[in-house]
Amino acid sequence: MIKVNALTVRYPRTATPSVSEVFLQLTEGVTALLGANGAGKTTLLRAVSGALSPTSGRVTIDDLNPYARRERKSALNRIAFMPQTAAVPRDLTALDFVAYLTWMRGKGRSEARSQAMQALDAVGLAGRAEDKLKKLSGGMVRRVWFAQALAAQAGTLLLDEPSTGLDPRQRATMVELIRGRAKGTVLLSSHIIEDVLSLATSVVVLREGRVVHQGPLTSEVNESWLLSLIGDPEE
Ligand SMILES: Nc1ncnc2c1ncn2[C@@H]1O[C@H](COP(=O)(O)OP(=O)(O)OP(=O)(O)O)[C@@H](O)[C@H]1O
Repeated sequence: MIKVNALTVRYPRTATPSVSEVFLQLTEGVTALLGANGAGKTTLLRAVSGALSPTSGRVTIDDLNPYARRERKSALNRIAFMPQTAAVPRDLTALDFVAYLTWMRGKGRSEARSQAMQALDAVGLAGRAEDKLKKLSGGMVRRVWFAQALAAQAGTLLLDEPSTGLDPRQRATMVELIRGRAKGTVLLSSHIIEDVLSLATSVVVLREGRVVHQGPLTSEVNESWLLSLIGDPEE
């Protein structure tokens, strides 16, 4: 279970926090994190992923604190993160890239390679595993990033705008891939309400770094209501 307790993150040399006093408890299912540009979605995901130390408050993953030296490794083994934007080493093959990131998590070389291959197969890229990343389309590279999260075989996936920039077919593929993981815990940020409504079991709406709504995705939750909660992007 992921617990976020009074989490506040303020970047250096900024006047206001990007995430303020957020409380969350995530168990099984897909939780969608919604919010306008600049609402704090990436900041919150990065803080939960162990990549961005909270200014105050606490994150725990199965009661382990990713920011406590002795607990960090065990905590991070339980989560996998798909970043929104990140450069890839263009001259590595998809398989080498995913296997390398899996190896970095402490797996043996051959285990990392076989988990990487399974994950690439799961995202429909087995046939492109030996291709260099520079030869893959943007949508395929998003799927490679998803594959590296799957290859970690972690109980929790943190996905930062997994479908953004994909064409409708690739988006549908991504939605199905995520749906296939719904038995675990998934926290994903998205701007695509249609995908959220079809996928999520619960929804959290951020506005200027604060949670303005949190709850299950019931039949009363619809697009126009969510849009009104999300509001306008920050100036
Ligand atoms: N490295 C940083 N240094 C200073 N401020 C930052 C940094 N990263 C983000 N911010 C600020 O924090 C706020 C939240 O940004 P964040 O990227 O978390 O929002 P977001 O909801 O993910 O936005 P988007 O939908 O555009 O990806 C914004 O005001 C942004 O300008």
